Amino acid sequence: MGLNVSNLTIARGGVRVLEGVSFTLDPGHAIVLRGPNGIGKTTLLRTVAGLQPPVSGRVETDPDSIVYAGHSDGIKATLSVAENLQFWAQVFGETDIETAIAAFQLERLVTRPAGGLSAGQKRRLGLARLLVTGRPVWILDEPTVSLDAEAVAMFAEAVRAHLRRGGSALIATHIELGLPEAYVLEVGPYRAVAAEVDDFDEAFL
Ligand SMILES: Nc1ncnc2c1ncn2[C@@H]1O[C@H](COP(=O)(O)OP(=O)(O)OP(=O)(O)O)[C@@H](O)[C@H]1O
Repeated sequence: MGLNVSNLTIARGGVRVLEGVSFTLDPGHAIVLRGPNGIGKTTLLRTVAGLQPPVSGRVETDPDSIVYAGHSDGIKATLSVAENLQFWAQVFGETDIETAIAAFQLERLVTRPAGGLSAGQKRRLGLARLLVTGRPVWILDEPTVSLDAEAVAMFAEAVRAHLRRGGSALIATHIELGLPEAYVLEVGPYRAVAAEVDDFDEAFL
């Protein structure tokens, strides 16, 4: 299961940010989105994940194939690391949390309340959550924020294993992930030319 995006125009706060974006994400492949701050990468990811509607164009995919991980980790602070993963596994009808624990080296943290983890440990838990969903299409916004070099390498290996299983990934990042097999999509050329405001008055507020 992959994604097909055709001629997509997207807006944020009534302002068009990107237009005419087209790409295909096939099973077993990863695409890295690049572009300067504020160009519209988050907006594009949210639109592709079905969290907001496009202005025009199409996103073809099975919505049940997608898992989106944005800036907030979605971690339950009072639950332990293992309980967080069990919770998410249950939500997605899965049972295996051991693969996720091993992939992000969380073994020594499993009984710790998630609220007490460091920023990087929380991020590792947030990423481990992807593995317990069993979903094939990962849509990730800045997944490596707060991660040290070792954890970035863990993440890259988790993505690689996911691709080997026939999964796919669409990732917005400013850093070098160490995933040379990923296709890099520069979104700069898709910047909306006339950043049209849908509601005229809004432009002056
Ligand atoms: N409520 C809003 N009203 C108007 N513009 C907004 C609103 N929210 C965000 N924007 C603008 O929309 C544009 C696209 O934002 P987006 O978060 O998609 O960019 P990005 O490429 O992900 O940036 P970064 O690399 O900094 O994460 C930005 O210029 C931002 O300032």
